[in-house]
Amino acid sequence: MSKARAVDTEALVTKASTLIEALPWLAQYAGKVVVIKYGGNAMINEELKHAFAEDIVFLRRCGVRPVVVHGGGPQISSMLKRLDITSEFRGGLRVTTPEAMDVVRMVLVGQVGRELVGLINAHGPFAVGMSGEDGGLFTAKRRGVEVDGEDVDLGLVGDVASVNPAAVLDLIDAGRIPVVATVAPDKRGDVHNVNADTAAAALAVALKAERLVMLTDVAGLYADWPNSEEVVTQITATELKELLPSLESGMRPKMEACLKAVQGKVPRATVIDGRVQHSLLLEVFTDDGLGTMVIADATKKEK
Ligand SMILES: Nc1ncnc2c1ncn2[C@@H]1O[C@H](COP(=O)(O)OP(=O)(O)O)[C@@H](O)[C@H]1O
Ligand SMILES: CC(=O)N[C@@H](CCC(=O)OP(=O)(O)O)C(=O)O
Repeated sequence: MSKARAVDTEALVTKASTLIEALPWLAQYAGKVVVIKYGGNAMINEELKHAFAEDIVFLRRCGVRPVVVHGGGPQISSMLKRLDITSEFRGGLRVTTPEAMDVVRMVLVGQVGRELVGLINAHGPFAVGMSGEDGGLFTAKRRGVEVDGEDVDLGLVGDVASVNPAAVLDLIDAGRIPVVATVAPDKRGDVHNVNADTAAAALAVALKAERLVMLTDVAGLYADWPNSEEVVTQITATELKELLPSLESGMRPKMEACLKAVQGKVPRATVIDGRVQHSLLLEVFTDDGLGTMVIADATKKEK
């Protein structure tokens, strides 16, 4: 025999109101492509990685079409160290020798991508891993970077020259969740290391995504980094363009990518704190805006 427990009506109503808060967002995002960039720095522990996989599957179950683009910078660095290969960052990008490139490809495609696919597929046969090499997804174009007014050569580092989203669209149409590693061949077939933020933005534009959400290890763009943790909550494309040259380390390619996404007609590009469990769900399905949102000029958003 089952007996009724004392009912905490207030707690139940709070639970229900959280679900109801999602209603307009569900209507807005159902059927839409949302590109989620999962930074290597946000893959801090098993609990967070499991929560991320749950969020992705939750989005999919709600009718959203999530596409995951993952990084793996710290994971690459630790493998390079184990193999005694030196590497340095310039302007937020890794100087990549041919020897380092083999490691970048091995870690992103064979390690980080595999793990995320496994975590998502614990919930059902959704995720399919791929890289910029698969189905001609990305073509890379070698790029350097300007540091203190000087052009710096980065070796086998690429920008995205072109995107062919057909393979990703095929997967989405079949109800799958593409999990993309960002190595890509140039025109000659030489594989390049593409920063994951840069690739995520290019893919979001090509897929005409409704949102680009980037999970990282800070609460957003700090207005006065590293002196204060005050987060810029909203910034327009023009404001960001002015700010970009002053940004440092990993935040520079990240905000550059957000700008490119918004200039490419993605309505919102947001950087959120991947260290907070379920921050992705909170960002998409609740009224509380998290992190930093980049918007086109003259479009003030509620969230
Ligand atoms: N203005 C800023 N606001 C926040 N973080 C910044 C800023 N400038 C530089 N950073 C650095 O950028 C890092 C995030 O970029 P990155 O390490 O590439 O992360 P991810 O692996 O998520 O792509 C932060 O951990 C911080 O150290
Ligand atoms: C050119 C370049 O810097 N490529 C990055 C690719 C991985 C990446 O972007 O990872 P996160 O998103 O975790 O930083 C790298 O080698 O670290």
